[in-house]
Amino acid sequence: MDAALGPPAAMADHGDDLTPMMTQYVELCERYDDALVLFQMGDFYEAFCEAAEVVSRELEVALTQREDSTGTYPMAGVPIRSAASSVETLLDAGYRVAVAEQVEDAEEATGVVDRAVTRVVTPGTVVEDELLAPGSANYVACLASATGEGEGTYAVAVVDVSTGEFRVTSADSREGIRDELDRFAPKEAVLAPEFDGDFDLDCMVTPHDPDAFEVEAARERLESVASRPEAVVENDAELRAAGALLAYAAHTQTADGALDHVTRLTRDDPRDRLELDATALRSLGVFENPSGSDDHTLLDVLDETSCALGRRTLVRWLRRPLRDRERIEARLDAVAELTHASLVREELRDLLRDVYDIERLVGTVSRRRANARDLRALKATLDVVPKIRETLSETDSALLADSRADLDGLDDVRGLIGRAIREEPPTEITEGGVIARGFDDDLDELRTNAREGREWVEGLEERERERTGIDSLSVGHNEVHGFYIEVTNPNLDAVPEEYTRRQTLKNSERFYTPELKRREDEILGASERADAREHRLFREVREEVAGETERLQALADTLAALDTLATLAHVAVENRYTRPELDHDGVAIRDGRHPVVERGTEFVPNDVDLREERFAVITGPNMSGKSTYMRQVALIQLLAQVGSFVPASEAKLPVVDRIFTRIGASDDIAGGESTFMREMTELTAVLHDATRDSLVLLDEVGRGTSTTDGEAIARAVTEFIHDEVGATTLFATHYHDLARLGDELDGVRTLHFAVEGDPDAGDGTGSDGVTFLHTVAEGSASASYGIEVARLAGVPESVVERSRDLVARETGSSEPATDETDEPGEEQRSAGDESEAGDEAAIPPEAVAELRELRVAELTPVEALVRLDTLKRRFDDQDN
Ligand SMILES: Nc1ncnc2c1ncn2[C@@H]1O[C@H](COP(=O)(O)OP(=O)(O)OP(=O)(O)O)[C@@H](O)[C@H]1O
Repeated sequence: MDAALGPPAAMADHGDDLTPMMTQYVELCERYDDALVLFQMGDFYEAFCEAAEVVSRELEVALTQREDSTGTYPMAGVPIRSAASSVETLLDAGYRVAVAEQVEDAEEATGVVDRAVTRVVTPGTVVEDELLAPGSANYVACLASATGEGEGTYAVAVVDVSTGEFRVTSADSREGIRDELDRFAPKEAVLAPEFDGDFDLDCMVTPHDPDAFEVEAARERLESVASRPEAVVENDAELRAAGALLAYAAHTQTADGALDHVTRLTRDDPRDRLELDATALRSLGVFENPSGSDDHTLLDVLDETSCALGRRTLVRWLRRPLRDRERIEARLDAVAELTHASLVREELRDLLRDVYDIERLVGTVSRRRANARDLRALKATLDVVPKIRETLSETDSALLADSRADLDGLDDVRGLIGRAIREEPPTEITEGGVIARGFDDDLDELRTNAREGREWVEGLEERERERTGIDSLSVGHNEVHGFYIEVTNPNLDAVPEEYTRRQTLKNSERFYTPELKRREDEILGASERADAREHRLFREVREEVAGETERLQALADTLAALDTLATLAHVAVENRYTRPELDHDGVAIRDGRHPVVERGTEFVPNDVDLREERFAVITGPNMSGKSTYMRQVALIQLLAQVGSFVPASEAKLPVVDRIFTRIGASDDIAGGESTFMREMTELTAVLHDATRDSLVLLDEVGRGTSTTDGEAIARAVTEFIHDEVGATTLFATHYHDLARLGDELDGVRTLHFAVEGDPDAGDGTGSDGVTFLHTVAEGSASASYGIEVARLAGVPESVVERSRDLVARETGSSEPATDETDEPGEEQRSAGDESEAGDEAAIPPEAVAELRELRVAELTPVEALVRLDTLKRRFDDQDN
């Protein structure tokens, strides 16, 4: 265990001899032994011993010492006002942080001030706005399995403590639940004891009290969100995961009412949605592109949301596209209506820009951390609601009409905040200036008294000058002595009797009068009481708002859905998307485009028709557009099931149950057994789980092994999917033999990517005739395009010719490298025509030897390219 966590040995050794304050520290370290304890001392958070070393190192603050009767301890601290960024740094460094605050007024305390941990900040339970990304959910997840008869069932629950979103779902295998978990991309995960930490996760893994996973304890815990937890969850695994997670959330949020906004547990039924595992999400570039960044992604293209609520919902919809056609059509109807009603759409989007993140605001209110500005922000959002309702008044589609009917503007709450809170209040809620005039008579009276008192004092100087005849008499105020009347020394004779001396200065004396004193006390008392009363009134208002949490959450849901629908409509109009038809048995897309690649390129649209033949083998040279084509089919299908329009001029689609992708291995040229093993494991999952209703994308399956094996595997996979599974499948391959399957199997068609021009026209000057058209066409591509690509990449002409020669020898034939199909009877090119091979003398002898030994048939295309590249380097080196 990290020595910075738990009670420091150096202190614990002193047992009862420790000072009371250090005893408190050690006890808190003991209780929160998985977190680094930050211990409030006045205006600082301090850490001691090993924890101090961590704080000093990570936060770059001085390591000092604290000395007491028992010894000298290393100490390091950070000012409370910069705590948020310090906590963030510690979280980034992999620590959880327990914030121990003084929970008693230092002046009122007898003995040592009482301290308690008010928050345990962990990556998955952060609630501070500064530490949260605005439009993204921040989940902590919990994994558990079923006990007893449900064995073999696994569940994952997630909660976003900042918004109160709380979900649970299950799967019937470890892999399945792993996929679920990856889909949520949690920042932190709590594992049930039975996993014994053996899930290899990307996020922080937190051990948690095994008792919380007991079925009974979990059920009791869930009663705060569901009166009969069993009615919401499907099995014990879900009960344990959700219950233990709520217990963990409570462990981190110790303030009263801190979880009041976690009001409901939503169960996601896996059968309700289109399944997309993490591999599919990644290879399709939904949330992150292959290089791991979040630009050039589908989300990036779609995210034209107006508010954070909408963005989070858009992400949720993309993560969980629907399978229920009625629900999809309902979304599509709404999007369609908004694409036509451009005024309504733009007005709606405009209004939604004024909507604050009320989901998080509700969380802040229920943690009793909301200040007056937060409440005003809430009111600003509520002010927009009637306008949104008005904007939607003419809409017909069911979702929009229902949203309009559901929109509860919480007029009571809005009225209350409007009456109670000033328009531009300060952030501090204890120092007055928060409650509006007219809201509370007592407060107004106190304020009037204070004001009158101040006015009386303001007029005092004038009155006293007149009364005493001392023109230089002045009235002032200072922190120490309060109000005073100042008279310069030459005028002291004229000072009236009732003046009492308060202070003597070099050239003057300061006095007060009984009336001035009385007024002063009155002003002070009234202001203090007014501030205190304001604070109390504010808390009452906040309490009242907190009581409306569920209505506010319902409003947030409706606004979020409206924003997402308006966004999808906006994106559809901007990018010329069309409404997909989802009542078909197979996929037929006209002029389909890749929503991300089409940005910033002259994109060539392509058709796809997989109705008669549901399996397409796609050939074509590298870089011709095979992967893009396959991905665009999957993305169009995904978008359709999200309820979005799609980039095509027409899309007739089925509703699919799952999208499988095995793409992208081309970036991984490491080869070797482990890659091949992984490829085969993934393939097993596809063959095992795919159904007739699935969409399967396979890219160069089998390439991790020798050509013979690879080709055999690819063929067997094709036959299996074709004969047994019947899934709609796109299979990109370099194995030309596979293309022949199109003739052998009824349900397989062969497509290829065309290349324009005659590669033989290349004269080595760089003006080769080959251009990628990115157009898909019937039939298979010529096998020698790989070599043409090598030529385009700059491999010397002589090597290119030699490669062509070798291919011809290996295959026993030589094909012209044109984009014609492999029709029999094509003119054969004479093999080994050395006269075109250029200056053979320029080839280093060892390269010739290497070429002669090359067993082309046993190389994968990428390996062949790598070998060509090595050869090219030899030439370059020789030339230099
Ligand atoms: N329809 C298209 N219109 C315009 N550009 C396209 C199109 N399809 C693909 N491209 C561009 O061509 C490049 C290569 O595409 P892609 O990666 O799909 O080829 P590939 O045949 O799968 O190649 P490899 O076999 O090497 O994986 C991409 O960078 C893309 O920008």
